[in-house]
Amino acid sequence: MITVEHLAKAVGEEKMPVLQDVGFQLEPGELVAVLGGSGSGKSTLLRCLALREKWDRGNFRVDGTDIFGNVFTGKRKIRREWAYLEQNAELNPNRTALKNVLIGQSAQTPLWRMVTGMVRSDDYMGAMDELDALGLLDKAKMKTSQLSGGERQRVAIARALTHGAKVILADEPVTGLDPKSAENVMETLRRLCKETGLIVVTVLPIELAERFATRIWVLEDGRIKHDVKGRRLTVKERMNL
Ligand SMILES: Nc1ncnc2c1ncn2[C@@H]1O[C@H](COP(=O)(O)OP(=O)(O)OP(=O)(O)O)[C@@H](O)[C@H]1O
Repeated sequence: MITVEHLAKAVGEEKMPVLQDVGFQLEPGELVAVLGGSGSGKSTLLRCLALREKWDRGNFRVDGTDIFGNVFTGKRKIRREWAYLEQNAELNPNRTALKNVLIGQSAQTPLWRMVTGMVRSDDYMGAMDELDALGLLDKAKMKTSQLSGGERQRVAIARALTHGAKVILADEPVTGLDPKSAENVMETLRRLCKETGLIVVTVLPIELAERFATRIWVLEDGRIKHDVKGRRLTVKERMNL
């Protein structure tokens, strides 16, 4: 269970408020789509949750751990167990899909492994399992530069899962993908949430949000204006989108 209370963030010299009194609880298996007009604070919210931005104010608890109360264990928990996926997955184009999954991101991988590229056999099997689950087994030995955008995004998801991600924060993970690939990525995330209890919070276009999300947040002026579960948005709720 994730609990956020009174999250606030202001930016720039004039301290312009970008997030104001944001609060919510999240349960395992939820797939949350974050919607809102340009500048409403969607990316900032994801970056704050990933601890890539400092919070000005707010409480943050994950599975009973007070993230800011336990300076060391709290932040480490987020860095180890949460993955932040940017729009264009940060993969090494010259390495195979499998190597990208195994080596992981610097926050999750010991330095010696990044330098030597050495892996344990159970890690290898784990990575192959994740690639298989994401329909990428036949692409495991291909360089990621040869994969499509949707396949690369799924490699990034496989990498996050192999490294134990319980929460994936994804900023526009399907932007730029063709409709079939976008559906494919979303179907994969939806299935993982249902089967494994993974939590996903992601910025999505409204059409995909209404098809795949279990919950929709509409942000306006840095606040969650609407928090909708298990149904489409009403005309009023989608008014400023
Ligand atoms: N570091 C920063 N310095 C100055 N302004 C910032 C900074 N970070 C965000 N902002 C401003 O905060 C507001 C919210 O930004 P954010 O990127 O979170 O919005 P968004 O909803 O993701 O927008 P978009 O849909 O256009 O990507 C914007 O007006 C943006 O210009």
